Amino acid sequence: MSIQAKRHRIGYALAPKKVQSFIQPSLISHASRHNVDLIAIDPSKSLIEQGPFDCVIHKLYGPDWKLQLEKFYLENPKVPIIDSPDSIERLHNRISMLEVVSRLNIPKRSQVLDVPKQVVVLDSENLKGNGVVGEIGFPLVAKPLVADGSAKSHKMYQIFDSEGLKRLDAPIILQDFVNHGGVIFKVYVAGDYVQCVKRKSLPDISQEKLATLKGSLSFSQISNLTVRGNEGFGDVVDLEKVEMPPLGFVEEIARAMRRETGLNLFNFDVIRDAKDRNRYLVIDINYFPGYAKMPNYESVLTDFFLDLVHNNNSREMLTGNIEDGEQESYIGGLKGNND
Ligand SMILES: O=P(O)(O)O[C@@H]1[C@@H](OP(=O)(O)O)[C@H](OP(=O)(O)O)[C@H](O)[C@H](OP(=O)(O)O)[C@H]1OP(=O)(O)O
Ligand SMILES: Nc1ncnc2c1ncn2[C@@H]1O[C@H](COP(=O)(O)OP(=O)(O)O)[C@@H](O)[C@H]1O
Ligand SMILES: [Mg+2]
Ligand SMILES: [Mg+2]
Repeated sequence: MSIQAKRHRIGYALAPKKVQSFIQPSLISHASRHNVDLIAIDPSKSLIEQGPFDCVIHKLYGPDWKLQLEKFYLENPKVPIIDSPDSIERLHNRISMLEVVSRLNIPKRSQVLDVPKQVVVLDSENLKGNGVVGEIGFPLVAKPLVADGSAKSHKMYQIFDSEGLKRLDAPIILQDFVNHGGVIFKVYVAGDYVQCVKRKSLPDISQEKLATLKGSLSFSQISNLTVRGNEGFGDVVDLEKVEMPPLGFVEEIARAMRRETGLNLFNFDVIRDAKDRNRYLVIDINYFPGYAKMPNYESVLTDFFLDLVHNNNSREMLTGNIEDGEQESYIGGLKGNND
């Protein structure tokens, strides 16, 4: 008689585009070989009736979905929901997103962590003069305040002068454009796991170059473009020659961000100041990013699922910074310390 190993059911609720990119055959088969079954959740049907699940992962928004998760949690308080909608929501606004960084508690070391100077403009009238730019100065990057995953929320502008401000619509963030050698570092986090990769970015703008630039230039998801795709933005760097940030530093940031946000699945974009190689700036934090682009994503994510189902009692992992004595809960109560 053969003894069958217990199989673990991970329910996933994702938009069709995300299913296509994340639920690759290679992930399904790797997970399956490790007794993990990935089960599609139909958000238009009752979540409770689609179970049982050992864990639910999701990247869907809106009050209906939130209500489904709350009901599911009340019936299944022991099943981890990755992650809490309230914690995720904090990343949907580019001001509250970067406030996370200023709250991080990172041991002192030679590398310094910062965020670019930025202002939020809530009224388009204020974009008519350049008074709003204040000490940020030009060039700057204009980003939609909302970062909800829509194509619109990724549409950005490099602004070279006050003329360039006029085409913008509020609510928008004006952020210091920091020269960073044309490379960003994307740090992927999946529970305890941290991986940093290099991607190409916007090239530096010298003061001489700035004098020749007028108005603005729009761009979107520059790090996903092909090498030929960022023509018009200047030289392409040789990524292979670029030195990575110290891994220990990146891991400390990731750990601190997990504690601060209570999130398990996210990545963040870091740039290194071209004027000071010890100064790093976080410019973006994304919930449940495109993990399939990360080397070994199949084993990283499968290990994460196995950790979840095996260490269901691992309070540190799931509840981040919940204080002792507080009720353990995976949803609603799991908010990070953004009070
Ligand atoms: O689609 P992908 O694979 O490029 O992943 C996107 C991410 O790319 P990355 O893994 O960081 O290179 C992307 O990261 P960036 O914003 O490009 O830094 C976002 O996480 C995006 O999600 P959303 O549209 O902001 O909700 C992610 O898109 P979704 O598929 O989650 O919508
Ligand atoms: N403050 C900045 N200074 C220089 N480049 C920036 C800055 N902010 C963003 N970028 C560039 O713009 C890209 C998109 O900005 P980001 O905030 O990551 O938006 P998204 O959420 O669409 O990825 C970054 O990957 C980087 O190349
Ligand atoms: Mg980004
Ligand atoms: Mg983003």
